[in-house]
Amino acid sequence: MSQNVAIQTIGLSKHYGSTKALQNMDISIHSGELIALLGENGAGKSTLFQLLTGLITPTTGSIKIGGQDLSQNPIACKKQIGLLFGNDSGLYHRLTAYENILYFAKFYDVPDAVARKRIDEWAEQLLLTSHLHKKAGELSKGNLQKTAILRTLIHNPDYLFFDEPTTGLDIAASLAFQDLVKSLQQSGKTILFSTHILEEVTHLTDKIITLSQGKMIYNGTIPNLYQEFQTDNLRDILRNWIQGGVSS
Ligand SMILES: Nc1ncnc2c1ncn2[C@@H]1O[C@H](COP(=O)(O)OP(=O)(O)OP(=O)(O)O)[C@@H](O)[C@H]1O
Repeated sequence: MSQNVAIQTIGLSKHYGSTKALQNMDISIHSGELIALLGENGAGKSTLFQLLTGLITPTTGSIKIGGQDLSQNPIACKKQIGLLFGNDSGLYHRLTAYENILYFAKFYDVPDAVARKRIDEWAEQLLLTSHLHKKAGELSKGNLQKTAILRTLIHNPDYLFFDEPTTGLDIAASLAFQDLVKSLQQSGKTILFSTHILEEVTHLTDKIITLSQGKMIYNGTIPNLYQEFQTDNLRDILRNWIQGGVSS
């Protein structure tokens, strides 16, 4: 594996009974890359995130994170990973937003003073400061999502996986999140995020991986895709892929 390959999968598949959620996926993501993961509902995006973060085990294939095999070194790999799930914040509703994030910081052995400094800085950036001391159960959906974003970042992981990160965020918070993602990439993080919002993709990156029906159908840059399809309408290309199906 080349030195700067940060995330690598070889022959990765996940089957649920007869459902082939992911099929034979070979992916190499280089250190410092910011990649958008696209695909229709049920394409396999969340399954890929769950596999890459060790939440579920593959049916076949292997995963390397930072050069280490995830199945052989799960603890070392997981310490370097941050995962945000779009539909389940996983926060404790009786604790405040602040307490929730601090709890995770302790879990990852982040010194208290460091954690507090990070929370203050990122909460301000994401416009969450005035809600930090509310119980998670009493937060709006968007503020819950912002809290989950901070929790994902609190141990300063090198590899970040965001599954539909701007779900529930208002326009200002979405833009603030996009700025945060860009600054994280500039600081050297490797980031894979899924979204159904194409403006978000083109604003953040020109690199995409597209899944359809559990298969990877494109891995490359948007300019190359435009050249291949002789159009610069990403929406049309994706719609045609989804409507046309994928040959097996
Ligand atoms: N725990 C599970 N048990 C059975 N089938 C599952 C399970 N998790 C996912 N699947 C199936 O695997 C396929 C891929 O689902 P996945 O959630 O990865 O899609 P997705 O691309 O994230 O979709 P969306 O955009 O709707 O979030 C779907 O057919 C789904 O029904």
